[in-house]
Amino acid sequence: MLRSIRLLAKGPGTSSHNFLDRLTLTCTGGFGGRGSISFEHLPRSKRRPDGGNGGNGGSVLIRSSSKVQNLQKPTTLHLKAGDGGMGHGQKKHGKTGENLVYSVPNGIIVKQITYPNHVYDLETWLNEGNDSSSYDKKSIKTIADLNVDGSEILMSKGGVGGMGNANYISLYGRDLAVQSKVSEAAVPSKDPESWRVVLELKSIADVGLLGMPNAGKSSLLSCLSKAKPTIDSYAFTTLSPTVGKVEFDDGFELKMADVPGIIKGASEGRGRGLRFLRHVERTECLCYVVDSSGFPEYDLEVIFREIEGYEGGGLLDRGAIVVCNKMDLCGEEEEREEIMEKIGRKANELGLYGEVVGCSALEGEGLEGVAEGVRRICEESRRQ
Ligand SMILES: Nc1nc2c(ncn2[C@@H]2O[C@H](COP(=O)(O)OP(=O)(O)OP(=O)(O)O)[C@@H](O)[C@H]2O)c(=O)[nH]1
Repeated sequence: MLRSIRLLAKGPGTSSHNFLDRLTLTCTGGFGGRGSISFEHLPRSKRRPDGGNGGNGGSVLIRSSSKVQNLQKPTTLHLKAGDGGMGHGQKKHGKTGENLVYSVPNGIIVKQITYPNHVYDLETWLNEGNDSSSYDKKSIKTIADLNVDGSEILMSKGGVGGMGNANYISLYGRDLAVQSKVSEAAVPSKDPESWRVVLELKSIADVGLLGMPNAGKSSLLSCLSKAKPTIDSYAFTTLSPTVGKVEFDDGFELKMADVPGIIKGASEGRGRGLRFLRHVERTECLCYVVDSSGFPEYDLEVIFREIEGYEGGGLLDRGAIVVCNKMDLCGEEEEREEIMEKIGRKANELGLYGEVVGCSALEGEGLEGVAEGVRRICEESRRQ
């Protein structure tokens, strides 16, 4: 039995301006410290070099955590780890620079920009609403998918500290070591790495709600939860994806993602485009929500065709369920059944062989059927 739906990450109600699901950053490791050129305070004939090594620079790491709900813009878009300290006489080594760990929510894809001169082109490309995966493949490569809590990637390694002259004794023998007052070896031997990276959030959810604007997707997700996302009678109320947690009495849980409404031509960038569909790419079940009081068969076909065209049909490999919402506006029992049958026929014609369930998110009717339906699909997918 369905217990409740809890909102995990909230998108609706925030404007698309402050919802962040993509971020471009520069990550630079810290510089290594200089090694020390120093000699023991003894008479010339006895003294030996005693300069300590410079410390290595810290590294920049990107780590995913379930405690982080949304991608946060850091105070600076250039993340720089700490520099290593200088070496000193008496064989004192410089301190190692501090690592900088940037925490991100689970589900972040890390892409490295390999051709730095293309960066500005790429940024213009992204700002125009395009997806980085459709950008020149040679210039950007996916290097990590941080989808497990605590997974991390070493993004930019720190530089290596210079060698102190105490090392020269073993390298050159004491006599030569004493003579070398200034040496190149004291200079840090390796520069820190610096990379431009694109972080893209691909939400982690089991079920994705898809539908035309105003079909009632947000209502469906919110009517059983205490959270109150923005729901209104105008199209495109949802500006950014939302993930809610559906909990059942026996402890079973599902994460459900609501993405902004899709319209005909979305794959050509109309409406809010298909950019947000990457948030349902990890799902096991797609839930097509249609407004039964409008033109549900037409709507279903439009959504299906747009999904079919997304990433070469990659979203069609999972279970699906069709939810006929707004049943309260569809007259008596007999008329409702007729509508459901028509939608069922349409779904079959399109090759959507999953269940068709009716509900009214507004009146709270049939929601259990929706939850149980998506649960069956997810359980089946996990058994395979
Ligand atoms: N009568 C009726 N109205 C509903 C039902 N579900 C949602 N609505 C109304 O339909 C309108 C749109 O609902 P939303 O939940 O915002 O729809 P959406 O699909 O999330 O819309 P977008 O954010 O534009 O994608 C709101 O005015 C809701 O109150 C329902 O079952 N019956």
